[in-house]
Amino acid sequence: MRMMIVGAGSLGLLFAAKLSAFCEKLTVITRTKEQADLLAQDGIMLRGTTERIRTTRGGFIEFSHYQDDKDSLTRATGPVQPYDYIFLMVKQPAITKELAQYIDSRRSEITYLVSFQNGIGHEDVLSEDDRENKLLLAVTTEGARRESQTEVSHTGHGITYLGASKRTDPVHKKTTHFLLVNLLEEAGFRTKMSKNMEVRIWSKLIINAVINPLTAILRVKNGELLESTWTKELMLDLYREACFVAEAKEIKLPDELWQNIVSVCKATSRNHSSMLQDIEQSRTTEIDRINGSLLQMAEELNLDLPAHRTVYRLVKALE
Ligand SMILES: NC(=O)C1=CN([C@@H]2O[C@H](COP(=O)(O)OP(=O)(O)OC[C@H]3O[C@@H](n4cnc5c(N)ncnc54)[C@H](OP(=O)(O)O)[C@@H]3O)[C@@H](O)[C@H]2O)C=CC1
Ligand SMILES: CC(C)(CO)C(=O)C(=O)O
Repeated sequence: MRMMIVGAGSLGLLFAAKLSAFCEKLTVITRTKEQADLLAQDGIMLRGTTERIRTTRGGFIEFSHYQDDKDSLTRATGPVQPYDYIFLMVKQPAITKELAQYIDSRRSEITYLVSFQNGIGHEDVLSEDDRENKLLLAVTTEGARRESQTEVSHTGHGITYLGASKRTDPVHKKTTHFLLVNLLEEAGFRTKMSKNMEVRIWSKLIINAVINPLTAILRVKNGELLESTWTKELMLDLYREACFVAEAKEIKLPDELWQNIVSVCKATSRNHSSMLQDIEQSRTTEIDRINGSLLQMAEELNLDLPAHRTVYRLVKALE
C-alpha cells in the first residue's frame, strides 16, 4: 500500500508511526519545513497507551514540507507511482481551496482521499475538487496528543469508521476497501466500513459538540467531565439541543448515542480534547464547524439552542 498523510499533528503522527511498518511507501506532509527536517532527522517518537515507546527513526517514512512538495509537482507530470490513499489529517480551518487543489495534484485516478475531520463542512469543500469522485470520509474516536514536533502520545483507543461521501458515484460506493481496513487493523486501529456515514458523522459531531467545548472552557481532561453533576447537566443540555436539530433534519441517531458519549469520555479519560489542545496552544479551534454548524442549522430551522450559543461564545472569547 502506498500512502500519504497530510498534516503531522496529533492524529497524523499517530497514524504515521503505527502504519509505517505496513506500507510500501509512506509520505508525511508537514506545514513547516522545520518540522519536516526534524522528523527526517529524529523520526516519530510514539508513546503508547501502555507507555510503551516506539520510534520510527531509521525507518522508511518520507517527510516533506507542504510548500516544497507543492512546488515540486504538478498534475501534468503526475506522481510516478501513485498513492493508493491520501489521509487528510489537518484541522477544519486548514482545509482551504489551495490545500484541496494541492491534494488533487497529488492524486491519480486510483487514489482515494480519506478525510478525518471532526465536525461538518469539509465534505463540501473537498468534493468540489474531487475530480475522480473518490472521497472517503472517516470518523475516529482514537485519542492522540502531539507533545512536540516529533513526539506523539496515543491517549485513548477508539474505533474508526470509513465510508463513501454522499456525493460519491454509486460505482465507487460499492468498494469495500478491504485492504485498507486490514492494514489499519494490523497497525492496531479498530476499523469498520460504514454504509451510513451521514449518521456516523452526525453522531461524532454531537459527541464533539458535547465534549470539546466544555473541556476547552473548563480546561479539563475528557474523563473529568463525568466527575461532577454540574458538568453532566451541561453535557445533557448540549446533547438534547443537538438532538432537536438532528430530528428536524430527519437524521436517525442511534438510540445509544448518549451512552456512547459517556463511553468516549471514559475511553479517552486522560485525553485533552483537540479543542482544549487548540486553546492551550493559542490556535483557532474547530468550534465553527462543530457547535457553530449546529447553530447555523438551528437558525435555518427556527430552533433555539441556548446551551450551544453560550459555549460557542465562550470558546470564541477564549480564541
Ligand atoms: N487529536 C485527536 O485525538 C482527534 C482529532 N480528530 C480530528 O482530526 C483532525 C486533526 O486533528 P489533530 O491531529 O488533533 O490536529 P493537530 O492540530 O494536532 O494537527 C493538524 C496538523 O495539520 C497541519 N497542517 C495545517 N495546515 C497544513 C498544510 N497546509 N499542509 C500540511 N499540514 C498542515 C498542522 O501543522 P502545524 O502544527 O505546523 O500548524 C498540524 O500539525 C481534526 O479535525 C480533529 O478534530 C478526531 C479525533 C481525535
Ligand atoms: C473523541 C475526542 C473527544 C477525543 O478527545 C475527539 O474527537 C477530540 O478530541 O476532538
